Amino acid sequence: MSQLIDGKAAAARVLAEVKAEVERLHAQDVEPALAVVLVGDDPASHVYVRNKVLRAGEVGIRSLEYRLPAEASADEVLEVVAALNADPAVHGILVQLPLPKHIDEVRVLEAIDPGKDVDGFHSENVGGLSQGRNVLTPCTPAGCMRLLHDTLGDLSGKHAVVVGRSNIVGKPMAALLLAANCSISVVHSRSVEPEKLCRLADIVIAAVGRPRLIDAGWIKPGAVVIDVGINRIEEDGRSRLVGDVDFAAVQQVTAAITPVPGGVGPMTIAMLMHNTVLAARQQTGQAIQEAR
Ligand SMILES: Nc1nc(=O)c2c([nH]1)NC[C@@H]1CN(c3ccc(C(=O)N[C@@H](CCC(=O)O)C(=O)O)cc3)C=[N+]21
Ligand SMILES: [Mg+2]
Repeated sequence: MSQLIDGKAAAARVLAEVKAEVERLHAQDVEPALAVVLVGDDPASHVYVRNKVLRAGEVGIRSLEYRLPAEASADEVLEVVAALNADPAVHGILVQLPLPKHIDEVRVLEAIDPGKDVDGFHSENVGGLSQGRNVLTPCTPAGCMRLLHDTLGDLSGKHAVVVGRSNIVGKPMAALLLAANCSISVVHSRSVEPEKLCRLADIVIAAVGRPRLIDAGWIKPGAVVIDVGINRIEEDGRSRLVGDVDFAAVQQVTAAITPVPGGVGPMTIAMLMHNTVLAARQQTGQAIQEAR
């Protein structure tokens, strides 16, 4: 029988570590603080931001929300970022994506102080990740790595296939798996027979945003599958969340698999809190005790 990887439970363990670390920082008169910038009125973004603010409160991280209207100019967003960069009481800055189409996302992300870039999206952190430097790492891939280490222990020598090549998941995921001594393949929309490549994998990371794209034919029996996809679909007359993996079919052949919801999603938020504490420690000269 396939093991169900419980992302909520794993996230609770990470959050407990983060909470203990926040208490140590409070005792040293450091109050870790996360600023979340939300532009426009995308309902999904509002839900995500609300969840981030709630989790922050639970672990004692102070959170600040900056809401700008959908018509805000790039310069207005950049002004908010500049003020947060300059504020020593703010340790982490997250600009919720996607931004309205008229705003250049890269320009905004590059304006964030790399030391406060708790998403790990600034080119300095992206470069540092590929060089194996100890930098702030994107939350979703970092959460996937935690789940993999919890499930498999050492990943050395495993063949990992990443399905999808986005800047926020696929590419940093491949870099982290390589750093953990995996052999990696990245499968994408131009891959020839992606299912055949995927079937070679000991570890599959699905991050394409296509509901139930990956069925049992893509999976080697005994593989571990991490499903990053969060797709809202209409089915049987109601709205539901499904991953990029056809869970019912694929769990018949896997050694372990994450559900959606309750898998990678909660880990993403937990790793955001983890990054905020790392950033606060770095900015206040507190030594880093564990780097994982
Ligand atoms: N700058 C930036 N950083 C992000 O990290 C970022 C972003 N922008 N934009 C949107 C995506 C999406 N994202 C999620 C985080 C948690 C869940 C999550 O907790 N999901 C739960 C519940 C999902 C639900 O019920 O809607 C679950 O999977 O169990 C989902 C999605 C972070 N993102
Ligand atoms: Mg999930």
